[in-house]
Amino acid sequence: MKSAIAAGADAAQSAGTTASERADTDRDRAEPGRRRAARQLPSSGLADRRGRALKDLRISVTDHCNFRCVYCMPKEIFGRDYVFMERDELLSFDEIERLARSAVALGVDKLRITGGEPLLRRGIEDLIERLAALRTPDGRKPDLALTTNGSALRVKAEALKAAGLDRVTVSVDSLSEERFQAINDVRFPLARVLDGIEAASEAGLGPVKVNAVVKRGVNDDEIVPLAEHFRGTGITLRFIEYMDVGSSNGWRLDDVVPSAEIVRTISAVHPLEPAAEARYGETARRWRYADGAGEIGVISSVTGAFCGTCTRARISADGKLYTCLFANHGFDLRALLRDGADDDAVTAALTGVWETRDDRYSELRAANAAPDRDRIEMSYIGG
Ligand SMILES: Nc1nc2c(ncn2[C@@H]2O[C@H](COP(=O)(O)OP(=O)(O)OP(=O)(O)O)[C@@H](O)[C@H]2O)c(=O)[nH]1
Ligand SMILES: C[S@@+](CC[C@H](N)C(=O)[O-])C[C@H]1O[C@@H](n2cnc3c(N)ncnc32)[C@H](O)[C@@H]1O
Ligand code: SF4
Ligand code: SF4
Repeated sequence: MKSAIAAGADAAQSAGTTASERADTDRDRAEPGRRRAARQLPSSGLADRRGRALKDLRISVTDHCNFRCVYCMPKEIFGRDYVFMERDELLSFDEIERLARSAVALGVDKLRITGGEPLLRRGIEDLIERLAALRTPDGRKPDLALTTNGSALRVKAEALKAAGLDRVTVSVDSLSEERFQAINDVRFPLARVLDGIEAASEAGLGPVKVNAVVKRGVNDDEIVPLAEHFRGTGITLRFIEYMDVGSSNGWRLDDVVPSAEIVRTISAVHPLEPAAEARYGETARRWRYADGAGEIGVISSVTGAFCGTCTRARISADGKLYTCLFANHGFDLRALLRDGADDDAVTAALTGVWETRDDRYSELRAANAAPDRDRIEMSYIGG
Protein backbone atom coordinates (compact mmCIF):
# COMPACT_ATOMS: atom_id res chain seq x y z
CA MET A 1 0.00 0.00 0.00
CA LYS A 2 1.27 3.45 -0.81
CA SER A 3 1.70 6.27 1.69
CA ALA A 4 -0.40 9.43 1.57
CA ILE A 5 2.68 11.23 0.30
CA ALA A 6 3.11 8.69 -2.47
CA ALA A 7 -0.52 8.97 -3.53
CA GLY A 8 -0.20 12.74 -3.78
CA ALA A 9 2.96 12.51 -5.80
CA ASP A 10 1.43 9.96 -8.19
CA ALA A 11 -1.30 12.40 -9.04
CA ALA A 12 1.22 15.18 -9.47
CA GLN A 13 3.17 13.16 -11.97
CA SER A 14 0.40 13.21 -14.51
CA ALA A 15 1.44 13.15 -18.14
CA GLY A 16 2.44 16.34 -19.83
CA THR A 17 3.60 18.32 -16.79
CA THR A 18 7.11 19.69 -16.53
CA ALA A 19 9.26 19.02 -13.47
CA SER A 20 8.77 22.64 -12.44
CA GLU A 21 4.99 22.48 -12.79
CA ARG A 22 4.94 19.22 -10.85
CA ALA A 23 6.89 20.86 -8.03
CA ASP A 24 4.27 23.59 -7.90
CA THR A 25 1.49 21.03 -7.83
CA ASP A 26 3.12 19.03 -5.03
CA ARG A 27 3.59 22.14 -2.94
CA ASP A 28 0.14 23.50 -3.66
CA ARG A 29 -1.36 20.23 -2.51
CA ALA A 30 0.84 20.29 0.59
CA GLU A 31 -0.52 23.68 1.57
CA PRO A 32 -4.19 23.85 0.50
CA GLY A 33 -5.60 27.35 0.11
CA ARG A 34 -2.37 28.74 -1.28
CA ARG A 35 -2.37 30.89 -4.33
CA ARG A 36 0.33 29.99 -6.79
CA ALA A 37 2.96 32.69 -7.11
CA ALA A 38 4.11 33.96 -10.47
CA ARG A 39 7.05 31.89 -11.60
CA GLN A 40 9.77 32.68 -14.01
CA LEU A 41 12.71 30.45 -14.72
CA PRO A 42 15.85 32.53 -14.22
CA SER A 43 18.06 32.84 -17.25
CA SER A 44 21.55 31.47 -16.76
CA GLY A 45 24.32 30.12 -18.87
CA LEU A 46 23.92 26.66 -17.37
CA ALA A 47 20.98 24.27 -17.39
CA ASP A 48 20.79 20.74 -16.03
CA ARG A 49 18.98 17.86 -17.75
CA ARG A 50 15.66 19.13 -16.40
CA GLY A 51 16.24 22.70 -17.53
CA ARG A 52 17.11 24.01 -14.07
CA ALA A 53 19.63 26.84 -13.88
CA LEU A 54 22.53 26.90 -11.43
CA LYS A 55 21.84 29.93 -9.21
CA ASP A 56 22.70 29.04 -5.59
CA LEU A 57 25.89 27.68 -4.12
CA ARG A 58 25.86 26.40 -0.53
CA ILE A 59 29.33 26.09 0.92
CA SER A 60 30.00 24.01 4.01
CA VAL A 61 33.09 25.33 5.77
CA THR A 62 33.36 22.71 8.51
CA ASP A 63 31.73 19.47 9.61
CA HIS A 64 32.38 20.30 13.29
CA CYS A 65 29.60 21.49 15.54
CA ASN A 66 29.20 22.45 19.19
CA PHE A 67 25.56 21.23 19.14
CA ARG A 68 24.33 17.65 18.79
CA CYS A 69 20.80 18.19 17.49
CA VAL A 70 18.70 15.03 17.62
CA TYR A 71 17.57 15.46 13.99
CA CYS A 72 21.07 16.12 12.63
CA MET A 73 23.96 14.62 14.58
CA PRO A 74 22.72 12.96 17.78
CA LYS A 75 25.53 12.33 20.23
CA GLU A 76 25.76 8.59 20.07
CA ILE A 77 25.47 6.88 16.74
CA PHE A 78 25.78 3.15 16.77
CA GLY A 79 27.74 3.36 20.00
CA ARG A 80 30.36 5.86 18.79
CA ASP A 81 30.66 9.59 18.30
CA TYR A 82 31.41 11.35 15.02
CA VAL A 83 34.80 11.30 13.39
CA PHE A 84 35.49 14.80 12.14
CA MET A 85 37.71 15.96 9.30
CA GLU A 86 41.30 16.93 9.92
CA ARG A 87 42.25 20.52 9.21
CA ASP A 88 44.16 19.75 6.00
CA GLU A 89 41.13 17.90 4.65
CA LEU A 90 39.08 21.10 4.71
CA LEU A 91 39.15 23.37 1.69
CA SER A 92 41.35 26.39 2.36
CA PHE A 93 39.89 29.88 1.96
CA ASP A 94 41.90 30.27 -1.26
CA GLU A 95 40.30 27.11 -2.61
CA ILE A 96 36.78 28.13 -1.56
CA GLU A 97 37.25 31.56 -3.11
CA ARG A 98 38.41 30.06 -6.41
CA LEU A 99 35.44 27.73 -6.61
CA ALA A 100 32.97 30.43 -5.67
CA ARG A 101 34.47 32.81 -8.23
CA SER A 102 34.02 30.25 -11.00
CA ALA A 103 30.47 29.48 -9.90
CA VAL A 104 29.54 33.17 -9.83
CA ALA A 105 30.98 33.61 -13.32
CA LEU A 106 28.68 30.76 -14.42
CA GLY A 107 25.50 32.43 -13.12
CA VAL A 108 25.39 31.78 -9.36
CA ASP A 109 24.03 34.85 -7.59
CA LYS A 110 23.44 33.48 -4.11
CA LEU A 111 26.11 32.11 -1.80
CA ARG A 112 25.24 30.52 1.53
CA ILE A 113 27.85 29.59 4.12
CA THR A 114 26.86 26.62 6.23
CA GLY A 115 28.23 23.52 7.96
CA GLY A 116 28.42 21.93 10.62
CA GLU A 117 28.58 25.17 12.53
CA PRO A 118 30.20 27.73 10.21
CA LEU A 119 31.08 30.17 13.00
CA LEU A 120 33.44 27.55 14.42
CA ARG A 121 35.69 27.87 11.36
CA ARG A 122 38.64 30.00 12.40
CA GLY A 123 38.90 33.26 10.47
CA ILE A 124 35.42 32.93 8.93
CA GLU A 125 35.28 36.74 8.62
CA ASP A 126 38.24 36.59 6.20
CA LEU A 127 36.39 34.16 3.98
CA ILE A 128 33.28 36.36 4.08
CA GLU A 129 35.38 39.35 3.02
CA ARG A 130 36.75 37.45 0.02
CA LEU A 131 33.32 36.20 -1.05
CA ALA A 132 31.78 39.65 -0.58
CA ALA A 133 34.20 41.01 -3.17
CA LEU A 134 32.90 38.68 -5.92
CA ARG A 135 30.73 40.15 -8.66
CA THR A 136 28.32 38.54 -11.11
CA PRO A 137 29.03 39.00 -14.84
CA ASP A 138 26.67 42.01 -14.80
CA GLY A 139 28.48 43.58 -11.85
CA ARG A 140 26.21 42.71 -8.92
CA LYS A 141 27.28 41.43 -5.53
CA PRO A 142 25.82 37.94 -5.00
CA ASP A 143 23.46 37.57 -2.04
CA LEU A 144 25.76 36.41 0.76
CA ALA A 145 24.07 34.58 3.64
CA LEU A 146 25.04 32.25 6.48
CA THR A 147 23.10 29.63 8.44
CA THR A 148 24.16 29.24 12.08
CA ASN A 149 23.06 27.77 15.39
CA GLY A 150 23.53 31.27 16.79
CA SER A 151 25.80 30.37 19.71
CA ALA A 152 28.64 32.63 18.56
CA LEU A 153 26.58 35.38 16.97
CA ARG A 154 26.80 37.90 19.81
CA VAL A 155 30.58 37.72 19.53
CA LYS A 156 30.79 37.66 15.73
CA ALA A 157 27.81 39.56 14.31
CA GLU A 158 29.47 42.95 13.90
CA ALA A 159 32.65 41.55 12.38
CA LEU A 160 30.61 39.45 9.95
CA LYS A 161 28.63 42.50 8.86
CA ALA A 162 31.80 44.56 8.49
CA ALA A 163 33.29 41.80 6.35
CA GLY A 164 30.34 42.04 3.93
CA LEU A 165 27.89 39.34 5.06
CA ASP A 166 24.37 40.36 4.03
CA ARG A 167 22.18 38.26 6.30
CA VAL A 168 21.95 35.31 8.67
CA THR A 169 19.50 32.52 9.38
CA VAL A 170 19.53 31.13 12.91
CA SER A 171 18.18 27.75 14.00
CA VAL A 172 15.88 27.69 17.05
CA ASP A 173 13.59 24.71 17.63
CA SER A 174 12.21 25.46 21.07
CA LEU A 175 11.62 28.29 23.50
CA SER A 176 11.71 26.00 26.51
CA GLU A 177 15.09 25.80 28.22
CA GLU A 178 14.65 22.15 29.08
CA ARG A 179 13.62 21.21 25.57
CA PHE A 180 16.33 23.29 23.96
CA GLN A 181 18.85 21.25 25.96
CA ALA A 182 17.12 18.01 25.05
CA ILE A 183 16.91 18.73 21.31
CA ASN A 184 20.20 20.52 20.77
CA ASP A 185 22.28 18.94 23.55
CA VAL A 186 24.43 21.92 24.49
CA ARG A 187 26.05 23.28 27.63
CA PHE A 188 24.80 26.86 27.59
CA PRO A 189 21.38 28.48 27.91
CA LEU A 190 18.87 29.15 25.14
CA ALA A 191 19.24 32.84 26.06
CA ARG A 192 22.63 32.84 24.35
CA VAL A 193 21.06 31.89 21.01
CA LEU A 194 18.19 34.36 21.41
CA ASP A 195 20.72 37.05 22.27
CA GLY A 196 22.66 36.05 19.14
CA ILE A 197 19.55 36.70 17.05
CA GLU A 198 19.25 40.14 18.65
CA ALA A 199 22.92 40.81 17.94
CA ALA A 200 22.41 39.90 14.28
CA SER A 201 19.47 42.31 13.99
CA GLU A 202 21.42 45.08 15.71
CA ALA A 203 24.38 44.53 13.40
CA GLY A 204 22.13 44.86 10.32
CA LEU A 205 22.39 41.22 9.22
CA GLY A 206 18.78 41.24 8.14
CA PRO A 207 16.24 40.29 7.21
CA VAL A 208 17.08 37.77 9.93
CA LYS A 209 15.36 34.43 9.55
CA VAL A 210 14.88 31.69 12.12
CA ASN A 211 14.68 28.01 11.16
CA ALA A 212 12.77 25.56 13.34
CA VAL A 213 12.73 21.85 12.53
CA VAL A 214 9.45 20.35 13.74
CA LYS A 215 9.42 16.78 14.97
CA ARG A 216 6.20 15.04 15.99
CA GLY A 217 5.94 14.52 19.76
CA VAL A 218 9.09 16.55 20.36
CA ASN A 219 8.25 20.20 19.66
CA ASP A 220 5.02 20.22 17.63
CA ASP A 221 3.24 21.77 20.61
CA GLU A 222 5.51 24.82 20.19
CA ILE A 223 4.33 25.81 16.71
CA VAL A 224 2.08 28.61 18.01
CA PRO A 225 4.42 29.76 20.84
CA LEU A 226 7.31 29.99 18.37
CA ALA A 227 5.15 31.88 15.88
CA GLU A 228 3.98 34.27 18.60
CA HIS A 229 7.51 34.87 19.85
CA PHE A 230 8.67 36.14 16.45
CA ARG A 231 5.39 37.67 15.24
CA GLY A 232 5.68 41.41 14.85
CA THR A 233 9.47 41.47 15.34
CA GLY A 234 10.50 41.69 11.67
CA ILE A 235 12.14 38.27 11.98
CA THR A 236 10.79 35.58 9.65
CA LEU A 237 10.28 32.21 11.28
CA ARG A 238 10.43 29.22 8.94
CA PHE A 239 9.26 25.78 9.96
CA ILE A 240 11.16 22.89 8.35
CA GLU A 241 9.67 19.44 7.92
CA TYR A 242 11.92 16.87 9.55
CA MET A 243 13.91 15.25 6.72
CA ASP A 244 15.44 11.84 6.16
CA VAL A 245 18.97 13.17 5.73
CA GLY A 246 21.84 11.01 6.95
CA SER A 247 21.51 7.74 8.79
CA SER A 248 22.05 8.73 12.40
CA ASN A 249 18.76 10.46 13.24
CA GLY A 250 16.49 7.42 12.97
CA TRP A 251 14.02 9.29 10.74
CA ARG A 252 10.48 7.93 10.41
CA LEU A 253 7.67 9.34 8.31
CA ASP A 254 5.47 9.38 11.43
CA ASP A 255 7.82 11.97 12.95
CA VAL A 256 7.10 14.47 10.17
CA VAL A 257 4.62 17.27 10.85
CA PRO A 258 3.28 18.31 7.44
CA SER A 259 3.49 21.97 6.45
CA ALA A 260 -0.26 22.06 5.86
CA GLU A 261 -0.80 21.18 9.52
CA ILE A 262 1.67 23.83 10.64
CA VAL A 263 -0.05 26.52 8.57
CA ARG A 264 -3.48 25.38 9.78
CA THR A 265 -2.39 25.38 13.42
CA ILE A 266 -1.06 28.94 13.29
CA SER A 267 -3.87 30.20 11.12
CA ALA A 268 -6.46 29.03 13.65
CA VAL A 269 -5.03 31.57 16.09
CA HIS A 270 -3.50 34.21 13.82
CA PRO A 271 -4.99 34.00 10.30
CA LEU A 272 -2.46 33.61 7.52
CA GLU A 273 -2.69 34.32 3.82
CA PRO A 274 -0.31 33.22 1.06
CA ALA A 275 2.45 35.60 0.04
CA ALA A 276 4.24 35.61 -3.30
CA GLU A 277 7.74 34.19 -3.44
CA ALA A 278 10.53 36.74 -3.32
CA ARG A 279 12.89 34.74 -5.47
CA TYR A 280 12.53 31.93 -7.99
CA GLY A 281 13.02 28.47 -6.50
CA GLU A 282 12.86 29.44 -2.81
CA THR A 283 12.91 26.53 -0.37
CA ALA A 284 10.23 28.12 1.81
CA ARG A 285 6.67 28.91 0.92
CA ARG A 286 5.73 32.26 2.44
CA TRP A 287 2.59 33.05 4.42
CA ARG A 288 1.80 36.47 5.87
CA TYR A 289 -0.27 37.35 8.89
CA ALA A 290 -3.57 38.85 7.76
CA ASP A 291 -3.21 41.56 10.43
CA GLY A 292 0.13 42.74 9.01
CA ALA A 293 2.34 41.34 11.80
CA GLY A 294 4.88 39.90 9.37
CA GLU A 295 5.27 36.50 7.77
CA ILE A 296 6.27 32.89 8.32
CA GLY A 297 7.62 30.28 5.93
CA VAL A 298 7.24 26.51 5.61
CA ILE A 299 9.83 24.24 4.04
CA SER A 300 7.93 21.15 2.99
CA SER A 301 10.60 18.93 1.51
CA VAL A 302 8.74 15.78 2.57
CA THR A 303 5.08 16.51 1.82
CA GLY A 304 5.60 19.03 -0.97
CA ALA A 305 8.77 18.36 -2.93
CA PHE A 306 10.28 21.36 -4.70
CA CYS A 307 12.88 19.62 -6.86
CA GLY A 308 11.38 21.03 -10.06
CA THR A 309 12.69 24.49 -9.22
CA CYS A 310 15.89 23.44 -7.45
CA THR A 311 18.76 25.68 -8.52
CA ARG A 312 21.11 24.67 -5.68
CA ALA A 313 24.56 23.07 -5.69
CA ARG A 314 26.56 22.24 -2.57
CA ILE A 315 30.24 22.05 -1.77
CA SER A 316 31.12 19.96 1.28
CA ALA A 317 33.82 21.04 3.71
CA ASP A 318 36.31 18.70 2.02
CA GLY A 319 35.53 20.03 -1.44
CA LYS A 320 33.06 17.57 -2.96
CA LEU A 321 30.49 19.06 -5.28
CA TYR A 322 26.97 17.70 -4.70
CA THR A 323 23.97 18.56 -6.83
CA CYS A 324 21.42 17.31 -4.29
CA LEU A 325 21.12 17.32 -0.52
CA PHE A 326 20.43 13.60 -0.80
CA ALA A 327 23.13 12.74 -3.33
CA ASN A 328 25.38 9.84 -2.47
CA HIS A 329 28.21 10.84 -4.75
CA GLY A 330 30.10 14.10 -5.04
CA PHE A 331 32.62 15.32 -7.59
CA ASP A 332 36.04 15.81 -5.99
CA LEU A 333 36.86 19.47 -6.64
CA ARG A 334 39.57 19.49 -3.99
CA ALA A 335 41.54 16.82 -5.85
CA LEU A 336 41.18 18.87 -9.03
CA LEU A 337 42.45 22.02 -7.33
CA ARG A 338 45.30 20.28 -5.52
CA ASP A 339 46.38 18.65 -8.81
CA GLY A 340 47.01 22.18 -10.10
CA ALA A 341 43.92 22.64 -12.29
CA ASP A 342 43.64 26.08 -13.91
CA ASP A 343 40.45 28.18 -13.86
CA ASP A 344 39.26 26.80 -17.20
CA ALA A 345 39.45 23.27 -15.83
CA VAL A 346 37.47 24.29 -12.73
CA THR A 347 34.82 25.93 -14.92
CA ALA A 348 34.68 22.84 -17.14
CA ALA A 349 34.19 20.60 -14.10
CA LEU A 350 31.37 22.74 -12.65
CA THR A 351 29.72 22.92 -16.06
CA GLY A 352 30.03 19.20 -16.74
CA VAL A 353 28.59 18.20 -13.36
CA TRP A 354 25.67 20.63 -13.57
CA GLU A 355 24.76 19.85 -17.17
CA THR A 356 24.49 16.12 -16.43
CA ARG A 357 22.48 16.64 -13.22
CA ASP A 358 19.15 14.84 -13.01
CA ASP A 359 18.50 14.89 -9.23
CA ARG A 360 14.99 14.99 -7.78
CA TYR A 361 15.27 12.90 -4.65
CA SER A 362 12.32 14.40 -2.74
CA GLU A 363 9.99 13.93 -5.70
CA LEU A 364 11.05 10.31 -6.07
CA ARG A 365 10.72 9.65 -2.34
CA ALA A 366 7.20 11.04 -2.49
CA ALA A 367 6.46 8.57 -5.27
CA ASN A 368 8.09 5.72 -3.31
CA ALA A 369 10.64 5.56 -6.11
CA ALA A 370 13.76 6.96 -4.45
CA PRO A 371 16.76 4.71 -4.98
CA ASP A 372 18.59 3.08 -2.08
CA ARG A 373 21.57 5.18 -1.22
CA ASP A 374 24.47 5.56 1.15
CA ARG A 375 23.22 8.34 3.34
CA ILE A 376 25.40 11.39 3.83
CA GLU A 377 25.03 13.36 7.05
CA MET A 378 23.61 16.89 6.87
CA SER A 379 26.51 18.24 8.93
CA TYR A 380 28.90 16.97 6.23
CA ILE A 381 27.11 18.01 3.06
CA GLY A 382 25.91 21.32 4.61
CA GLY A 383 22.21 21.82 5.33
N1 LIG B 1 15.07 18.99 0.38
C1 LIG B 1 15.75 20.13 0.36
N2 LIG B 1 15.82 20.87 1.47
C2 LIG B 1 16.53 21.99 1.39
C3 LIG B 1 17.18 22.42 0.23
N3 LIG B 1 17.82 23.58 0.48
C4 LIG B 1 17.57 23.86 1.76
N4 LIG B 1 16.78 22.90 2.32
C5 LIG B 1 16.27 22.85 3.68
O1 LIG B 1 15.83 24.12 3.99
C6 LIG B 1 16.50 24.55 5.16
C7 LIG B 1 16.59 26.06 5.14
O2 LIG B 1 17.61 26.45 4.37
P1 LIG B 1 18.45 27.76 4.71
O3 LIG B 1 19.83 27.37 5.08
O4 LIG B 1 17.74 28.61 5.69
O5 LIG B 1 18.51 28.45 3.32
P2 LIG B 1 17.39 28.97 2.33
O6 LIG B 1 16.07 28.41 2.66
O7 LIG B 1 17.95 28.76 0.98
O8 LIG B 1 17.38 30.50 2.71
P3 LIG B 1 16.76 31.79 2.03
O9 LIG B 1 17.72 32.21 1.00
O10 LIG B 1 16.73 32.76 3.15
O11 LIG B 1 15.42 31.44 1.52
C8 LIG B 1 17.80 23.82 5.11
O12 LIG B 1 18.38 23.74 6.32
C9 LIG B 1 17.35 22.49 4.65
O13 LIG B 1 16.81 21.84 5.78
C10 LIG B 1 17.05 21.62 -0.91
O14 LIG B 1 17.57 21.93 -1.98
N5 LIG B 1 16.34 20.47 -0.79
C1 LIG C 1 22.94 21.36 9.09
S1 LIG C 1 22.57 22.92 9.79
C2 LIG C 1 24.07 23.82 9.52
C3 LIG C 1 24.07 25.24 10.00
C4 LIG C 1 23.98 25.46 11.50
N1 LIG C 1 24.74 24.53 12.26
C5 LIG C 1 22.54 25.47 11.95
O1 LIG C 1 22.13 24.55 12.64
O2 LIG C 1 21.85 26.41 11.58
C6 LIG C 1 21.50 23.72 8.60
C7 LIG C 1 20.04 23.56 8.82
O3 LIG C 1 19.69 22.21 8.63
C8 LIG C 1 18.59 21.93 9.44
N2 LIG C 1 18.49 20.48 9.62
C9 LIG C 1 19.43 19.65 10.12
N3 LIG C 1 18.98 18.37 10.11
C10 LIG C 1 17.73 18.40 9.60
C11 LIG C 1 16.75 17.41 9.32
N4 LIG C 1 16.95 16.11 9.58
N5 LIG C 1 15.59 17.81 8.76
C12 LIG C 1 15.36 19.12 8.48
N6 LIG C 1 16.27 20.09 8.70
C13 LIG C 1 17.43 19.74 9.25
C14 LIG C 1 18.92 22.67 10.72
O4 LIG C 1 17.81 22.91 11.51
C15 LIG C 1 19.51 23.95 10.18
O5 LIG C 1 18.51 24.94 10.05
S1 SF4 D 1 21.64 21.28 12.86
FE1 SF4 D 1 23.39 22.68 12.87
S2 SF4 D 1 23.63 23.06 15.08
FE2 SF4 D 1 22.43 21.23 14.97
S3 SF4 D 1 23.91 19.56 15.04
FE3 SF4 D 1 23.47 20.00 12.88
S4 SF4 D 1 25.11 21.35 12.27
FE4 SF4 D 1 25.02 21.41 14.52
S1 SF4 E 1 15.86 16.87 -2.92
FE1 SF4 E 1 17.67 17.41 -4.15
S2 SF4 E 1 16.87 18.07 -6.13
FE2 SF4 E 1 15.16 18.05 -4.68
S3 SF4 E 1 15.07 20.16 -3.90
FE3 SF4 E 1 16.34 19.02 -2.47
S4 SF4 E 1 18.45 19.30 -3.19
FE4 SF4 E 1 17.08 19.90 -4.85
